[in-house]
Amino acid sequence: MTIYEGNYNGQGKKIAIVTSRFNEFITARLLSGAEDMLIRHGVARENIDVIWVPGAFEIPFITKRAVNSQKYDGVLTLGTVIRGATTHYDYVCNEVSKGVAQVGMNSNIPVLFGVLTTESIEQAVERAGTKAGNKGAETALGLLEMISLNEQFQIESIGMN
Ligand SMILES: Nc1c(NC[C@H](O)[C@H](O)[C@H](O)CO)[nH]c(=O)[nH]c1=O
Ligand SMILES: CC(=O)[C@@H](O)COP(=O)(O)O
Repeated sequence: MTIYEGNYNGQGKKIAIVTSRFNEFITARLLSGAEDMLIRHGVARENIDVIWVPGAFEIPFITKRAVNSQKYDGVLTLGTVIRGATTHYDYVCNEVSKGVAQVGMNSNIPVLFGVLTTESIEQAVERAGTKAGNKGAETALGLLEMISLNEQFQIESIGMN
């Protein structure tokens, strides 16, 4: 039986963080948590690029551009979508989640989804560094694990050529 699993070693890794500015009060804390997690696991500060977009709906487009640049070992997406008085929330959430997943499936590097989709501001605050943790930090750690796992398969595929 062969078990594949990734580690959290960020040394030498180049990361793009695509972050939406809408609800910046929350998203800035997701970004801070993600940056802290990456740096504490060995990613050099100069190897982290932060790319700001207006809102979550714009995340997939720029994430695709970041992937296609071939500059990065992985891409992290961060944002905060909070339900308002209309159904706009549902359309934004559906498209950003579907779009990020689609970019990831069509990519040779990991793309992780760190966009909060909450029913209230309180739920968002809880997930941005208070009693429900920091989803930016958690997703950043997952990205390092996926980069490591992805490299194991890239090495294997080279071996098969
Ligand atoms: N309501 C939220 C939005 N709405 C804006 C859209 O994401 C998009 O920027 C606009 O529709 C133009 O294309 N964005 C968030 O990130 N969070 C929200 O709560
Ligand atoms: C998630 C959204 O787009 C939302 O903030 C918009 O608010 P509203 O539905 O009240 O227009």
